[in-house]
Amino acid sequence: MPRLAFAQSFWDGYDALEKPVRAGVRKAMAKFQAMSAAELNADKGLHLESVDKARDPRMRTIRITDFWRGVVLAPDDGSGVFLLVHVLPHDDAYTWAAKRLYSANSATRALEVRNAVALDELTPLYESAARTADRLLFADVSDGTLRELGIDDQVLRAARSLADKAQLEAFSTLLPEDQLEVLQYLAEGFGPEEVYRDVVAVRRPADAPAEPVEDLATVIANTPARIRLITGGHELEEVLEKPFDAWRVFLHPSQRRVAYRTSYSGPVQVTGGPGTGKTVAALHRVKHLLGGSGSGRILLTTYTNALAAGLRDMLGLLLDDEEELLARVDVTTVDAYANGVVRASSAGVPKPIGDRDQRQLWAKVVKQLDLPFTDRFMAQEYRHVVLGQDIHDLDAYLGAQRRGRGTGLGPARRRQVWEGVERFEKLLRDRGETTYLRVCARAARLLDGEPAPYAHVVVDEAQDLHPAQWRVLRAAAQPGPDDLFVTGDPHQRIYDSRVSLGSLGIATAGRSFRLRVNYRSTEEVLAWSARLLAPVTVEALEGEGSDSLAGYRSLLHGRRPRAQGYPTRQGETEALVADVQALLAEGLAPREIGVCARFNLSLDAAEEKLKAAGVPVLRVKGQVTHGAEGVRLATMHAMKGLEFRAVSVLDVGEGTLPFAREITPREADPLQHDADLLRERCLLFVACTRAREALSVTWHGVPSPFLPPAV
Ligand SMILES: Nc1ncnc2c1ncn2[C@@H]1O[C@H](COP(=O)(O)OP(=O)(O)OP(=O)(O)O)[C@@H](O)[C@H]1O
Repeated sequence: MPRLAFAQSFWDGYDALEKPVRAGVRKAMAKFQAMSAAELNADKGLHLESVDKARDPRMRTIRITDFWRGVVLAPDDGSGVFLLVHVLPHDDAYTWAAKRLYSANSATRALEVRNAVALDELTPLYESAARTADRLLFADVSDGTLRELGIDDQVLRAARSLADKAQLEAFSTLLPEDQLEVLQYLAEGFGPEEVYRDVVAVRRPADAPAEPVEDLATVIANTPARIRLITGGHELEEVLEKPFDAWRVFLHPSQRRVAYRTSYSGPVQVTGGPGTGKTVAALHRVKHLLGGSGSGRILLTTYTNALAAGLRDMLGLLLDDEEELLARVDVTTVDAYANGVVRASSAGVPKPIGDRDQRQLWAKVVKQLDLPFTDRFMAQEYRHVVLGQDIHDLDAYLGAQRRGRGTGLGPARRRQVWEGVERFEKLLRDRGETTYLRVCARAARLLDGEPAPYAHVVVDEAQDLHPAQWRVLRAAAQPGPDDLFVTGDPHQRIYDSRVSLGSLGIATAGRSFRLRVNYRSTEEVLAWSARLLAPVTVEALEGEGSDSLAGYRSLLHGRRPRAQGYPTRQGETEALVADVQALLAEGLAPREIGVCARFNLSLDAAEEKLKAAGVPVLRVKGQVTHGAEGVRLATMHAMKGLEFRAVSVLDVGEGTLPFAREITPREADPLQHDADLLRERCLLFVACTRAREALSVTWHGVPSPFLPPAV
């Protein structure tokens, strides 16, 4: 019997097909599982036929319904695997199929597809323009190097005609996938060795023979990033019945490499810009660890409750809700986990209070002791120095290095601070209260020296964790192979945390990986959002050196983001309503639209106006209600973990971003001042990068200084 495989290009459109068409796909595919190749060729209902003037002689189409046809790549080498690549309306299917050519990449050995006809037509036009160009995009890379990276004749000729990155983008939908990625890396300035390591080696099978093998079955097996091979009888039903989530099946090779490496000798760090699939990689790592020989428990953790709830849902999907596996994983926030540890050890546990209550308490301390510091200064000193370094007594504080703090403190001043710290802690005790970071510090002490409860700890959104939280995680994981797997993006640091992972016993040197392909947003959304961070340098996740978004890109394209100011809030809100109505008229569902602002207050006016216009709305506070209809309204902080086809960011004016009250005055502490500004800037970056296709940024009055100059 022939075997069956599905290409990602098929899945991309499958969920959008109407029910009878999907039923037609299932019926046709079942025949591929039940009949021999000869029977398939003879079957009247299937109508398997070749395509006139096809570039690829293996192209066939099949009947799905009267109007729809499937495009199938049929083996001509006896390898017996049929690959369904598309389902399209009748005429489109023939046109699409006639132009496409499938081939095996000589370096990665994976199956790729190109629009061979369009390449042949376009290349000569670019070649004639290239003759007068000052510089060509790949002038510094020899033909030999390009060939070693898998570039073949037709692509080489096209590549040699390109003058800049914009032209490469224009070719992007025509070029074979792996070869395109090689060219994009080179165009970003990566050297051939790096490109070989990050694009070729991650795809090339370890046991690839020196000479490429061309049979379709082998090449398909070499392409797990884009092709799903059906192995069992029931698998077909299963994959076609359920809604398809590409992230569960088609990992980018760089995601697969980090998630499915058999074992790491110690902690692993995975970084990457927004939407590069870090969360997806973390979830697959959990799946991999569950599939190993050990039976140890796993802690999957993140920063907020809403994010943890999202992780729990996704893990259920990835593990097909298999109770036995899910029972081995605890999914929770670090704070909730730490609270549980403390509760388990003693009956009377103080109640953690939030930031605002802490600030009020600090104000009281400053007043009671008549300290020469502000409540903000005291709160920050306590957070970054005392709790950051886990300091318990005056002597330790007197000798502490106050890294990241911008004001020097002599011994006399330190004594005053310490007096304040003791008073703050006494007030907390008297009130039966504590703070989450203190709970974490206590949990870490309780765990220390005990056998670690988890074999593996997987951490998402790591950029926002405080050292006290890291100490809990370090103590919760049994030190050794595969103890910690950490994903995060320092460009999205929106809570005031600074860490040096190495100093906390989490050394990731030699086990650091980077993801660069964005799966969420269009290149237009990314490029616009990345400009928000262009003026600043961001400290690396592990706390050593800086990080950058070099090579960060998207394969998707769409409209350019819109940035627009209005004279009044009313004008801005009216424009938002018109925008949302236009998006709904385009066919977006209300829940596919997100509206966000720095403050809830700014969202109130929007909510009122949208409701008045008859648009359903839903305020997001903490967890998201699945299925409920309504345009989502959320603060920028609550946007983390969400994504929408269209995002409107409101009220990005001078007075709101940065929010003056959250910024330490420069004269009080220049370093903290810069850190506060960076955090607010990153918050805007996070909000904008939740948009998949459409982004609109608006303000009334004077625009925020964070907006790029051309706006
Ligand atoms: N291999 C993949 N195939 C298809 N979709 C993917 C893949 N990896 C990730 N995605 C999708 O891309 C989007 C972003 O993924 P994810 O949330 O894992 O990224 P992230 O790097 O954690 O993002 P952020 O840092 O912005 O929170 C999600 O919609 C996810 O389903």
